Amino acid sequence: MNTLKIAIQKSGRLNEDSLKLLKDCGISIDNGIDQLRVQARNFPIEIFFLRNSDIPQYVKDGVVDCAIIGENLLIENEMTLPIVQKLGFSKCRLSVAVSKSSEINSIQDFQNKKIATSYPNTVLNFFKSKNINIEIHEISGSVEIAPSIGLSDAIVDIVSSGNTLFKNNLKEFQTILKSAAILVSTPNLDSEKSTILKKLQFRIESVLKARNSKYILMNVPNDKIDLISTILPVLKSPTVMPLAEKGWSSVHSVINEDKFWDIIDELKQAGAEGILVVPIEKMIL
Ligand SMILES: Nc1ncnc2c1ncn2[C@@H]1O[C@H](COP(=O)(O)OP(=O)(O)OP(=O)(O)O)[C@@H](O)[C@H]1O
Ligand SMILES: O=P(O)(O)OC[C@H]1O[C@H](OP(=O)(O)OP(=O)(O)O)[C@H](O)[C@@H]1O
Ligand SMILES: [Mg+2]
Repeated sequence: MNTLKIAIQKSGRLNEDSLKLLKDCGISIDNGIDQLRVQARNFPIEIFFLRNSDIPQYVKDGVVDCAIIGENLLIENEMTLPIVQKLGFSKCRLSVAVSKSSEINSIQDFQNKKIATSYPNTVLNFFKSKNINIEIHEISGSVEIAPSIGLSDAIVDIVSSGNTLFKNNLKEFQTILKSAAILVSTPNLDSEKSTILKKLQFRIESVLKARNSKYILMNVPNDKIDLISTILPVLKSPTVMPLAEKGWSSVHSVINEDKFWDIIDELKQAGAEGILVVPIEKMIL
């Protein structure tokens, strides 16, 4: 049978979450240390462990069929590969930052300034769109150190918690783009590989939906069931089962992680008691 080749980052920010996602999809991989290519034991997929920056070109050239990368990398490489799925992890932003004591206060102040970055195309396009001429100093890592050692007037780099900026006496000036991990593919997959990719996508969707949802159980006085039901954003309608104690029921439903605490507060106010919240492993709708 045909095998789908997927590239993931060998080491770095995306490696662990990408492997976890495949594992949560029920795909077993026995990857020994330094093994760069591994066939999954129970799914027709072969995993290639590559440098993040090399991955888009491998996908474009069809050396691999699909890959997990940060969306920012696709933008930097100006590639229009099909985005199969947004994966939700590795959320970050690409931002312009300047020294806390910098005299740069407006976008015009960047005129003819030197900017250190690992993402030269994105930076050039951003300042070009503002009609501002800048000089790029390209470095592949530890970008935040550049202003303090006199290499540049400002930087553009990935920001997540903001800790690295803070520790290097920098302040965020402006966000250029937001990014998260995505699954991309080559444009022309044969039908057998497309079928495998669809199967993988189906599994990923159920894993991601489950990660974002919680199963909730609570005890409710029977005269409050209708009110409680209006608070629960249910898949169909909540499951209601009678308790041994007369006049009470157990109500079960699924709620979205984002709205979690608001809904819990509303449920308590509406008379729900003994609320239990449990994780969901997979969610197939
Ligand atoms: N601090 C962060 N928080 C969240 N996501 C991040 C962070 N830093 C980077 N990323 C995301 O992870 C991707 C990989 O970043 P990482 O720094 O691990 O690799 P790299 O140094 O760019 O590449 P290589 O694998 O070629 O060494 C980035 O393109 C970005 O999308
Ligand atoms: O806002 P924060 O949470 O501090 O994250 C931002 C830092 O994370 C990334 O570097 P990484 O740690 O991946 O190191 P690298 O330079 O080796 O890629 C990025 O290049 C920033 O330096
Ligand atoms: Mg990095």
